Amino acid sequence: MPSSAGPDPVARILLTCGEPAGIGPELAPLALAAGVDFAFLGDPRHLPGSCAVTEIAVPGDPVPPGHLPVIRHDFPAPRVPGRPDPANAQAVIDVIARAVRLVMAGEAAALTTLPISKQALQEGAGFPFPGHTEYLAHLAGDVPVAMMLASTTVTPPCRTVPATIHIPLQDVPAALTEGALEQAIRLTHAALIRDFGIPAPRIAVAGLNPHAGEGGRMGDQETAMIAPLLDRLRAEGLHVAGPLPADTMFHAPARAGYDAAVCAYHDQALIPIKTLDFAGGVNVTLGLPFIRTSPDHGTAFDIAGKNLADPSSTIAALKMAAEMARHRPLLRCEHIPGGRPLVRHWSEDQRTPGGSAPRPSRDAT
Ligand SMILES: NC(=O)C1=CN([C@@H]2O[C@H](COP(=O)(O)OP(=O)(O)OC[C@H]3O[C@@H](n4cnc5c(N)ncnc54)[C@H](O)[C@@H]3O)[C@@H](O)[C@H]2O)C=CC1
Ligand SMILES: NCC(=O)COP(=O)(O)O
Repeated sequence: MPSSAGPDPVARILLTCGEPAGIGPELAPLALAAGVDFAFLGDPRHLPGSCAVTEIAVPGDPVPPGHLPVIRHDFPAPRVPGRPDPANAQAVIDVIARAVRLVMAGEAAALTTLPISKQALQEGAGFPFPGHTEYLAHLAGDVPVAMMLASTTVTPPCRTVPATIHIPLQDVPAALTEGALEQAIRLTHAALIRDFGIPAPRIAVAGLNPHAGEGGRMGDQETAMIAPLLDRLRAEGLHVAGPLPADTMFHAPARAGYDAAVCAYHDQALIPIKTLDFAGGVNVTLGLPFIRTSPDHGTAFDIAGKNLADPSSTIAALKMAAEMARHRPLLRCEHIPGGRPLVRHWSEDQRTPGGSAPRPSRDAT
């Protein structure tokens, strides 16, 4: 919780405002009650009038108990719930970039993003990315990333990673290359170890076609590409099962057999998790040099301004980011172009794998 006692500056999470016309500005004050220490980056004039706000200069600045810490980012237009204003589109994008700079400078422990409208950003500011995932990858130096959706309230957990993300369904077969699938599997494997504390991850890989191709009778991607890839990864020692028929791999007994499912395309991956745990689902970007989580839902324009927004997924995203931050080393200053020495250097080998690492103290300089 933010407190006047002065929280650990590195422990605070940065929450970006997302699309102001969506439910994001309503979710931030509701999430305060969950007790996760976060600061809101956005325009305080977009927040509900009932929200007690203290403006701060950097994420770690102290605020009175019960106040929402806000790093001010002025938007050109007011919030009109349900109606995104093209004049605000560039500011939504700028907030994300500003947050990444702060997190990469070690000023905050992690980034949690409130939803954006891809359409509003593309129409209002020519945003060239399909979503946060690809934009964050770009801001981090064009690093390879994957999108994981992770449940937090169901057992066995449901974690899914689409190997292709925001593309038309008709383009999926061509985009589902061996390289794309292998990258998604490797990023998932690394993240399960690093951020989910699973030392020997078990990954299930879905087929593309009905019945995983039925031996080549309903499509050949499974026999021609997916099965040979999985054989190669198994020979390396990875626990990968598949290619599995997607229709029968998400019920509870099936999920008990793996830690994450790598899927062929967006809806194959997102329908099971959003059906099982819409309120507790968290979107995590794998592969970034910093932690990024997000609620699993979108801008919900249909309920914006109506006091109907459920903060559960945002709270789950903030809690997951905080938990991951406890297990990760802080960013090293030398990785930050122009970064100033805010944090002590902290080498990977000092970290306790899958467990809590002692948090290094801040440099006085
Ligand atoms: N991370 C992000 O920035 C994401 C952005 N989006 C964007 O959001 C926009 C709208 O997407 P939709 O497909 O309509 O999905 P949506 O998740 O915004 O809404 C789907 C349905 O769920 C309801 N809903 C969503 N979140 C809720 C909450 N917290 N409490 C209560 N009800 C909730 C909505 O009212 C709506 O009926 C699109 O532009 C999409 O690109 C979608 C998903 C993630
Ligand atoms: N359907 C999930 C989604 O749209 C999340 O996208 P991103 O903005 O987190 O890349």
